[in-house]
Amino acid sequence: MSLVTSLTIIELFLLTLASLTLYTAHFYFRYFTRKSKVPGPVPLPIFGTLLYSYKVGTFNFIRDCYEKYGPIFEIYVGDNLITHREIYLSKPELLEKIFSNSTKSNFTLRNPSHDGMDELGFGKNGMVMNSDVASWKKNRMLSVPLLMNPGFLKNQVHVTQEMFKEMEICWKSLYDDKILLEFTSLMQRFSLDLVIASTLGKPSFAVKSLYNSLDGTNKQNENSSAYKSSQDLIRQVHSFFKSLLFFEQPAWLRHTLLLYYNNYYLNEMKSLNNSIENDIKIRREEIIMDIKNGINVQEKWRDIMSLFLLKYSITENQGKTSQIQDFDVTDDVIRSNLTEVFIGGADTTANSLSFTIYYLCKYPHVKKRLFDDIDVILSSNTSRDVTFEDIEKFEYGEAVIKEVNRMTPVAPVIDRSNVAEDEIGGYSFEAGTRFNAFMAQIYKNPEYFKDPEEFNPDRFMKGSENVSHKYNSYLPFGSGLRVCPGRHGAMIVMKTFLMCFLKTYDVEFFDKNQKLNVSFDVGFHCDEYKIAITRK
Ligand code: HEM
Repeated sequence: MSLVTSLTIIELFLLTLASLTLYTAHFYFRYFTRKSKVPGPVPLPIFGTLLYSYKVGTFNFIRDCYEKYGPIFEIYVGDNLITHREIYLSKPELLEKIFSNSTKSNFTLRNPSHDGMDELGFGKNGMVMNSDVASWKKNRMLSVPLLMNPGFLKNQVHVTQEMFKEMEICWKSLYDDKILLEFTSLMQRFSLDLVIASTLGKPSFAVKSLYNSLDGTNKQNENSSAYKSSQDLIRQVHSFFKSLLFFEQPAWLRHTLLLYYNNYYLNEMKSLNNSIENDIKIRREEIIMDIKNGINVQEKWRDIMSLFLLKYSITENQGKTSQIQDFDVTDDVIRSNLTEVFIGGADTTANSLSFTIYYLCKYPHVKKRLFDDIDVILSSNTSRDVTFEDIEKFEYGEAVIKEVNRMTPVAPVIDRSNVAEDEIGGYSFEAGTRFNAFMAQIYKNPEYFKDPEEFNPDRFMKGSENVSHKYNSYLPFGSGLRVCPGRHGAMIVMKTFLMCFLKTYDVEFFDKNQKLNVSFDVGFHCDEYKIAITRK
């Protein structure tokens, strides 16, 4: 008979009570004797400071902590039974080390190593979640030149514009003069189509399938194998997004009570990996065939997958992987870097655009100025295609996007962790401490932005005195060694979208009292809202 079954209920109860008491004593002993006593609310065992945010919401709780404890404070986040502390930094001066560009910096990690990310296949691969510094550096070396490639960036104008035109066809088939749209979920689909096209160089039908469900516009496509495999891909990418949060849970929970979901997500991930690796093999063959036929492959293939193959994989010994500084650029490596773009690019772009259109409906004078600017840039010929040169001239459009990202940043906090003990703000922190740059708080601080609650895109126009010139005070794409490698592409895509949209359409709230509803997990998400658009 096992020890547990031979115990009476009272003995079991006493044993549990004793364990909890010991755990609590140990928890508070560690808490009160911790090395650097950063101010912050006293945590509870097991739950950390999680329960304090229950009523007000996580973001308001963090903001209240800033008000109460000042620019450096700590909270305890419960990874269920294991609590860890997170240090919030809310002054540009405190961010110098974590956003340092020095290769000797101790702040090269986003998060310390986590078994969930390892199980999902991201802990030692790619960039965003990679907690193996040597491997992360090599992956950055591979990906950054491609994401910054001028040909790729220029082509983003074309890809975005073509995608916009396809969406317009769906609109035309459904409505006549006034078009009603639930904008946020449309932008989620639009960004997914865009990110799949830019990464894999193939169509997906997330926007079209939305309209199919409304009126059957493209029903004939539904039976095609491209449509079906696109629907699978879209589902797998969605599961992948959800699994990123799910795999933050501790292994003991995922492998017991949540085992069904654990296996479901792993299977979906495996299917996504297989599908992308299959695409890589097919594309390699296509490119090799094009080279043999004397086709200019640099002109023809502009998506990131093809750029990877052309730069690192297809050599004179066609089909063999090349060596980059002792790093085998295998299909596995290419695939994990492509998936990064889904994580980094889809949700961020969708939310940023949803927030932008919200602010334009709310501030018609800003919208009017954008209409006028676009008219000047296109010399009143709004039926012609938008070019890369037009996008470069669209300074006010960029200022609007920047101001939107200051008012409601897609990345209100940016996380980092240290590989070795280091000091910040007079406190010493052991390796593996988690830090959050609290950018949303800095953006609303009058010390850095004059009249911070005022929506004023002019503050981002060249020469404006309104913009903060304080180093590290405005970082919508992060900074330092882990700065967003998709930042130029993202800005081009968003400006192109704005120009394509506003050159043809006027946009207003469906409900003129529409509030901006925002939810917060790792970033700010724009909740659903309806707009009405009319041809100008
Ligand atoms: C509005 C759009 C976007 C915003 C606001 C945004 C913002 C950010 C931020 C704040 C970070 C963290 C930077 C840091 O830790 O210092 C980041 C990282 C990253 N972003 Fe973006 N991003 C956007 C679009 C994109 C796009 C389109 C791509 C890909 C083409 C992308 C790929 C990545 C990757 C791979 C990382 C991780 C870099 C690393 O850890 O080394 N992002 N992004």
